[in-house]
Amino acid sequence: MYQALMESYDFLALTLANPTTINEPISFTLSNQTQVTIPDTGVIIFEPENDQGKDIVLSCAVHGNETAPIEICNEFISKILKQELRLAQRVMFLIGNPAAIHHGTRFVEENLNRLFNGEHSNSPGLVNSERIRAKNLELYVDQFFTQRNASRHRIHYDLHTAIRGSKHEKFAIYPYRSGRPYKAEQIMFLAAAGVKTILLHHEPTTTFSYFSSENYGADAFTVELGKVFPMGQNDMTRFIETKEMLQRLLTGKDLELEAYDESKVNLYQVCRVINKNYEDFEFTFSNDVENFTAFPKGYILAKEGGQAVKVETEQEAIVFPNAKVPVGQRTVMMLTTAKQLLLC
Ligand SMILES: O=C(O)CCC(=O)N[C@@H](CCC(=O)O)C(=O)O
Ligand SMILES: [Zn+2]
Repeated sequence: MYQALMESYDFLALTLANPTTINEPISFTLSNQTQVTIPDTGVIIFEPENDQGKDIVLSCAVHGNETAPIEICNEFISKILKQELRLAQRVMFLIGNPAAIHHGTRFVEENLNRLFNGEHSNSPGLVNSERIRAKNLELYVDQFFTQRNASRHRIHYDLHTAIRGSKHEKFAIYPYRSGRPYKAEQIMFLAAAGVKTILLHHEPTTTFSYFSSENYGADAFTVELGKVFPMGQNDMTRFIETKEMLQRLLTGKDLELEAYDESKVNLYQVCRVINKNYEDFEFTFSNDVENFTAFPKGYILAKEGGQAVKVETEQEAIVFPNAKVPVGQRTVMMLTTAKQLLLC
């Protein structure tokens, strides 16, 4: 397996050839003294001999059909293995759901990004590949962050693409902070990476980014990099800024961030999440209505169980509308404009 990787430099191919497990963990050192560890399928850790104090997790394919982030991560992994890119920080890449990549679907049995923060174990007796993977991914994140001092700067960018088109092509979800201030430097980093729209979540969730933020104090975000396309059909020129900023982060190059300026970003507050209560839930708007489309108070967004689901405040914008989710899960996130932020 080591030989195959160092001949092809293609970690994604290796992962897809072993979608559920690998025979045994792999560990080796590159000639530039970077330690490489592969403890499980889709998990690769790079530790340079000397680092500048950041522990960075970059995850992709938590949804198997969201391919652009997979291509971006695989390209970074390949460059590190070829020693074309010299790391200045510890980094762990996670290819979240290899089986779902094979299927070309968001998930195989259950949405992996609804199973973190312990949710994988909240239904005793219910076992499936996503529940096992969520538990294991939590373990790898825990080991990666806690192997070193808690005072180090912990970062987790969970990279996704969205099902429908968006008025703001790239955006990030800032997980619920429970009174902790938002980080101005992180918002400006994302803006420099082309992610100029930030959604502030209003409550704890079972997403991967919330897990890292809440349990390890990581600067963690779900980052949406555009619309979903099949593997190989992504226009990679749309990710130049994102890749440049991630590369600077990994290599310790000056980030050259601008001072915080609210006019440079679009800030939205998640005001509520509308869950599905009945099987017959359906939206009143079509599939080509973009994320961030706003609707006025009283507008009927959806119908279910003979009832209308209406916009409650003066104006609310939609993001991630999806009626094809199991009963009990989120069908859409509703947004208002964010008020003055508590920043640090
Ligand atoms: O486009 C869509 O409908 C879904 C895109 C996606 O996978 N979004 C994440 C957001 C996670 C978060 O709220 O932090 C998800 O739904 O898991
Ligand atoms: Zn996703």
